Amino acid sequence: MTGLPVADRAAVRRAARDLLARDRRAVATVLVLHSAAAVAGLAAPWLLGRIVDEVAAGAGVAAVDLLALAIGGCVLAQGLLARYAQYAGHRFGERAVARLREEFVSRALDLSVSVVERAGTGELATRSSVDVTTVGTTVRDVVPVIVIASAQLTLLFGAIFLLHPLLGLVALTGLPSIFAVTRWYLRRATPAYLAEGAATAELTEALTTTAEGARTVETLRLDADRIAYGTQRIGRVWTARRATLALRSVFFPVVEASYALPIAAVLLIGGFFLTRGVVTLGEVVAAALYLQQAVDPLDRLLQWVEQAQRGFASFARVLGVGRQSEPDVVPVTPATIGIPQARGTAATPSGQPLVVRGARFSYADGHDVLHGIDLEVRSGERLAIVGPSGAGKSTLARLLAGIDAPREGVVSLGGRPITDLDPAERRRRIALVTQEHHVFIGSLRDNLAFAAPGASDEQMRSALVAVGADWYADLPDGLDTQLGDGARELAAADAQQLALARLVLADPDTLILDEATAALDPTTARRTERALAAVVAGRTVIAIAHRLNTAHDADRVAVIEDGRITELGSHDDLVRADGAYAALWRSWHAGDSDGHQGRARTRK
Ligand SMILES: Nc1ncnc2c1ncn2[C@@H]1O[C@H](COP(=O)(O)OP(=O)(O)OP(=O)(O)O)[C@@H](O)[C@H]1O
Repeated sequence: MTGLPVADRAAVRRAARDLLARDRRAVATVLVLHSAAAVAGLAAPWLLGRIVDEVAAGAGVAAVDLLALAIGGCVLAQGLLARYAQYAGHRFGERAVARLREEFVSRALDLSVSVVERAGTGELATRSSVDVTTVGTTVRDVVPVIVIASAQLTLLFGAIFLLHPLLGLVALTGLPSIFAVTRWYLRRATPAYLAEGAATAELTEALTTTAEGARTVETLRLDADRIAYGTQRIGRVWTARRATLALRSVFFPVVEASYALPIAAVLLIGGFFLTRGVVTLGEVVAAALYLQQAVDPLDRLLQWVEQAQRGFASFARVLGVGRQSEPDVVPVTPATIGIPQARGTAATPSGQPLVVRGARFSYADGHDVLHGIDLEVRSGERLAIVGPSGAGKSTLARLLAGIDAPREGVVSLGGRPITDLDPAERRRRIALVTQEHHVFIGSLRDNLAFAAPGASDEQMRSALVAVGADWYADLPDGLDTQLGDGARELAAADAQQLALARLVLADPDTLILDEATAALDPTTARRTERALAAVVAGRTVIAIAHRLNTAHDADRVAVIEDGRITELGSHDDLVRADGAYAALWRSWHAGDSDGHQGRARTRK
């Protein structure tokens, strides 16, 4: 299984910039409001410093009252500005998250089936749930906190420099140790906390299984074993927790000391400058208060920086979806293997043959399951593919539909390799119908509209009639009937017919039916096949047939055995040739006349 790709750091940075650029006004508003709030916050310590200086200079109560009133005004302004800044920040965050989710869904829907299969649905599910949520939390909650805290810190330290550059330099003494210890901690924290989580999960699992299997433990006298097992797990948790505790016991004391250090330094060195008349008492007091104020944003910044790192990693995984949406295209051109090349890049006109030349294919395990298939399906032809189970029929169907690309050789439509066709165009031209169908939660109309968004109710009804979906007549609300979990659930056969009706609406040139009617009981299947036969007139149809009547009605039959086409011709020719197909036919026919339809695919 190959996981989905992950975007590199440059791509994540670009996407983050793009996210901000698309809502420039909102971002500017948030920044301006937060900066204004931070500036209002700066005024209070400065005014307090002024009070100290005024009192030292012998100023009266009136002057102090005025300054105190100004402090009150600033605190009020800061509160109001911060409130609106947060409101604007969250609105921006919600919009950005909504946009991210929409884009993620559209990229995920564009993924080709083979990419999702290779990656595993769990991988996509994790990215669409855990990762998208982590990015959402980061954008909505963490980024604003980091932006605000950074702005506040810049302004606070800037203000100390403005008070006096020497005080500014002294104020910076705590930063190097904070920076160094944070780097040290972050590098070790993620793996350590992951290990702690895993060890705790193992311990929980050990304890619950022992409790659940208490009777078995007692009967088999496994007490000592289980106790030893549990003790070993407790030992692992203990070791893991000691490791995280060791990290915290370095990180927090260093950070706490780094907060106190510059305040002490400003008071000490500021006091020295004061005695030399370089700074005033008010300036020293204001600088110390600014540093005290800086503790809160610094704390928030450190607290969220780890979450921001996690958000960055999740963003890379979210952006990775869709970076490799198509099957690997094999570097073989039709010209190199003698297929006439279509001119230009215009859509391939219908009526063109679907040609397979020298196709070899292997799944992830590396051994070939198709060994050089050559096949030309003429436009409008009905070709049946039969063969024993595991012979490679479904694999060939996937190649013909362009879901997978051959490892060697080429599959082309009208002279163009189908993996070169635009995916949407390819899906419109060639449809693969398998036994797996999904009924989406929604109305019957919604379920049909996926295939043809512009289809009228009348067209939808005729599509249902065409595939023999008699159950439609019993639906209480017709096309508005709600389907899916919790509403009306369709039986497997009905869901199959719904899928066929979608196909009628999608109107592709070429239909590849991979045991499409297999889930239907024989009577329904025959009825559906008849209905389908009427619908498919004029189209190229490739049917993987396990009921040999499909092969009997086809123009030609291809027999696949062990990844090779061993017979190809009309039903009559192949029966006359008395080979593998003739044997299958005789055996199936005998089964059919007994009233038990044989399944050609199961006979080797
Ligand atoms: N996803 C997969 N990964 C690895 N091997 C696979 C995969 N799908 C099919 N195969 C193998 O490829 C070979 C051809 O399988 P395929 O499903 O194409 O045969 P089939 O003729 O359609 O069989 P059936 O009639 O039972 O569906 C088999 O050996 C099968 O085990």
